[in-house]
Amino acid sequence: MKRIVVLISGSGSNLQAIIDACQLGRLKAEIVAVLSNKADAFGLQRAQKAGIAAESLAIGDYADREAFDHALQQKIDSHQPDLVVLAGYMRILSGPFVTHYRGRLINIHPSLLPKYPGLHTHRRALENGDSEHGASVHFVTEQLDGGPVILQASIPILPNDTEQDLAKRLLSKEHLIYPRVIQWWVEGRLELREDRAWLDGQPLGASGADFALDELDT
Ligand SMILES: Nc1nc2c(c(=O)[nH]1)N[C@@H](CN(C=O)c1ccc(C(=O)N[C@@H](CCC(=O)O)C(=O)O)cc1)CN2
Ligand SMILES: NCC(=O)N[C@@H]1O[C@H](COP(=O)([O-])[O-])[C@@H](O)[C@H]1O
Repeated sequence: MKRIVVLISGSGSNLQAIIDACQLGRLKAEIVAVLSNKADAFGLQRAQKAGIAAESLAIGDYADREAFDHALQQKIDSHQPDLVVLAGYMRILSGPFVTHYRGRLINIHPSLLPKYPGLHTHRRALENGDSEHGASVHFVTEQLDGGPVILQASIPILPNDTEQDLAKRLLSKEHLIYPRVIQWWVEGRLELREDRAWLDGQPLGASGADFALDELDT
C-alpha cells in the first residue's frame, strides 16, 4: 500500500478529508505520519485521534530555512513515504527539498492558479471584485504555487461574501478534489513529466483535468 506523509500548519480539515477517504477505503493508501511546523496545529490532534504518528518541528530550532527543510526532509524520509502531501502547510520550501521530492510532492492552494499565488487569496479575490474563486491542486516546484496544475474546483463569489464565507465554502470543494487527486497518484495514473501534469498518459492543460465535481463524489 502506498505510504503518504502529510505536512500541515493549522486546522487540518484537508488532512481529515484524506484520513476519512483512507478509512472509508476510497483512497487505498496509508498516512504514515503527519508533520507540522506548528506544535499547536489542530491537525496534529486529528492525526493522533486517527492513530497516526504526529510530530512538529520548531522553525526557531534551526539556523535558517534550508536547515529546517533538511531536518524536515530527514524526518519525512524516516517514514519512507511514496507521496508527500502539503495540506495547509504554510512554509515556502527550499530548492533542495523540492528537488528531492519532485513528482511526489503536491499542494492544495486556495485560488484558481495562476491567479493569486502566495497568501491572502480570499481577500485578494474580494478586493478585485472577482465573480468566482476556487482551489487548485498542483505539483510543487520551486516556483511558489507555480507548479503544474492537476485539478481545480471553482465557487461563485456572492454579493455579501466575506473572507470567512469564501474559505468555508471553498474548503468543502477542497475536501472533494484533494483525495481524488491523491487517489489518481496512488493508482499510478498521475505523473509530473516534462514540467506538466499528465493523467492517464495525456498532458493536462493549464487549469488541470476537466472533471465536473459531481463526478468526483462517486
Ligand atoms: N517551493 C514551494 N514551496 C511551497 C509551495 C510551492 O508551490 N513551492 N506551496 C506552498 C503553499 N502555499 C500556498 O499554497 C504557501 C505557503 C506559505 C507561503 C508563505 O509566504 N509563507 C511564509 C510564512 C507565512 C507564515 O508563516 O504565515 C514563509 O514561508 O516565509 C506562501 C504560500 C507551500 N510551500
Ligand atoms: N498557501 C497554502 C494555503 O493557504 N492552503 C490553504 O490553507 C487551508 C488549510 O485548511 P485546513 O488546515 O483546514 O486543511 C486550505 O484552504 C488550503 O487551500
